[in-house]
Amino acid sequence: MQEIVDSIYHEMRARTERGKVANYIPQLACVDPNQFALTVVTQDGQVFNAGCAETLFSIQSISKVFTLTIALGKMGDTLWTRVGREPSGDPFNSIVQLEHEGGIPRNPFINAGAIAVADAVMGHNAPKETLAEILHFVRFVANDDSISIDEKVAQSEMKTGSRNASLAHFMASFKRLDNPVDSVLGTYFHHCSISMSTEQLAKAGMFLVSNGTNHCTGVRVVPEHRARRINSLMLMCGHYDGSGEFAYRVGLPGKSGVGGGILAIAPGKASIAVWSPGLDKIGNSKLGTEALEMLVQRTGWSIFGN
Ligand SMILES: NC(=O)CC[C@H](N)C(=O)O
Repeated sequence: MQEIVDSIYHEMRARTERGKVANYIPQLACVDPNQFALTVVTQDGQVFNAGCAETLFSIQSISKVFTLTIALGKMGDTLWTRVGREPSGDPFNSIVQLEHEGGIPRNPFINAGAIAVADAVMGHNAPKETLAEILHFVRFVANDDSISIDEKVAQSEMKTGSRNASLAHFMASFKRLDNPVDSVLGTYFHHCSISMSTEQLAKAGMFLVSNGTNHCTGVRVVPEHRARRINSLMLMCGHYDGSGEFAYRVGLPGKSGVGGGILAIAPGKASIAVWSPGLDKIGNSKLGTEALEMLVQRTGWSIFGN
């Protein structure tokens, strides 16, 4: 496995076409696009790293996997009265479907859906308490208490977040949010601003590899059926309007973020985190996707076979 991971790293280092870093969040625009990291944690807990696997980056929308897990833990299937579970086929920050569909976002991974999930996680708590809860959960699943929120990124998102504010106000106009728009947005921007390394992120995904139990720690995080369902949502919706392409090329449940990270789950095999800040047109990591495509070709890990 180390050989495979190293060879992918060397191929990726040589690439000159690396995509474009997200520039609509100024703090992300300053990230050096030449960085690359890949971590594979196999089901038995062995860790294989290549590149800057300890460098922290903004996990952005990958955090939506964790907030979804928390929301399902709190309210179970009632969550699905607030948000759907269908791929949207539209960009991650799109507002078009919201009007036709009465303010109920298509799925928990597009921005509108994640804002609805943040509201659900809040219950009647303040953003501060909610963020403490989210951070506690992420630290628990990654088994790492050093994980934290990058306040500079959060402030940067807040200042330039008019589109997300529009989505939240639009949902509020349909009475779909329980909490004040500003509190929900503050919570959303901050959970997107969690910083992690690929090693921390791959470890955090371990509970989705083994039917809800993290084999690194031996702790059950969610019941079996929930892990299966979260994986299916990641497969169908985790890359927005690029989810079909990702399923075709990689064939694993995966969640991307505009920071250039991707968490991919090979059920029963491994949790994989990759980071390369340059994005494709849809907003998914360009080299991250290529690296995962190579990894499944060399391991046969696609859920659809070789
Ligand atoms: N795709 C993403 O990672 C988007 C998350 C980002 N925080 C936003 O709201 O725009």
